[in-house]
Amino acid sequence: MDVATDQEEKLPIIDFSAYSLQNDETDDDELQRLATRLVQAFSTEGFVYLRNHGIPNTLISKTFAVANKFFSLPEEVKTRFSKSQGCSLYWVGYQAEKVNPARPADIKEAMGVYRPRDNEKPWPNQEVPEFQETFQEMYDKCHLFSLRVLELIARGLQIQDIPSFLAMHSLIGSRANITSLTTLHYPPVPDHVSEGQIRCGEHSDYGSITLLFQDTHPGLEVLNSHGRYIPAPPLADTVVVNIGDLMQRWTSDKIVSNKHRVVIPDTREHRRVTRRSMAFFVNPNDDAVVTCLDGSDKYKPITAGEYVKGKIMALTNY
Ligand SMILES: O=C(O)CCC(=O)C(=O)O
Ligand SMILES: [Fe+2]
Repeated sequence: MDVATDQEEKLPIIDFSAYSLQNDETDDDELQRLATRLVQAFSTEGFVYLRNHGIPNTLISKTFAVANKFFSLPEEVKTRFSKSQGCSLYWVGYQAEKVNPARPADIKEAMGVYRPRDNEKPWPNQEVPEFQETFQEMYDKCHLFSLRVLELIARGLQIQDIPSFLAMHSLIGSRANITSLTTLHYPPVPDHVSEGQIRCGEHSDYGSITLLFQDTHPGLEVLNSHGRYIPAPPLADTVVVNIGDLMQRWTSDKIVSNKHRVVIPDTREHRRVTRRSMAFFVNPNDDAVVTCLDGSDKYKPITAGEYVKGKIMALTNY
């Protein structure tokens, strides 16, 4: 598939000030307009950039910096936090997963936090001071922001019972919900890579919605409604929000979960540097039964935990 160069093919940028986290006084008409605009964009491209989201830039930078310190730790320390250890965070080593099974392993390392306040297992606070505190703060902001986006999606779709829809996300941050704040670390691209190997293979996200923060380095591409991969470069002061597979199914394909990937940059300058991104993967509670919201039987009811965990397990089983 060729990459579009057409200037027209850009992802929508929407001003979210009407429901920014900094905004306590909301106006109903403004919210309705924003909801309609969001759903329109999610129905076609499945991806939007939101400006004026209200998550402080200083917190975003701090979380990137803390994650960076974690990624710099020796392998034997990071291994203590690998998925199999059952911690409230998880580490996935360099080239240890492929999100597109048809490609070689992704040229990346990842670390995510599921339960920022669960202290049953240790945190890397000794090795990285402020680790848990920073991830708690960022997780909380992403959590609050996601609920605002979900509420507007429900409004824009004219869902009758919005409180029940939101309640299906009520356990974010606990053992009964697998929403995660995941940091991605793409080290400099080695001189020799396998044929077809890229930084992150083509995939769609699995759950409800994803918030994505990028550093300043390009590489993300999104399959647009014309069937072409278009660049989704980092834009200062924005967050990218996209729809996941489960949300598409829930809405009987009214809003769409589009494929995306992270390619190897064209220029040597960009290949030589580490690229960082951070995703908040929002999922409904594990036991939430996802049934088509329009009352149709297009898809059979399925529990969110069964659906999403099945996809996550498949990632490293190769
Ligand atoms: O790094 C990025 O910009 C995107 C990563 C991504 O799509 C994912 O981890 O699901
Ligand atoms: Fe993704």
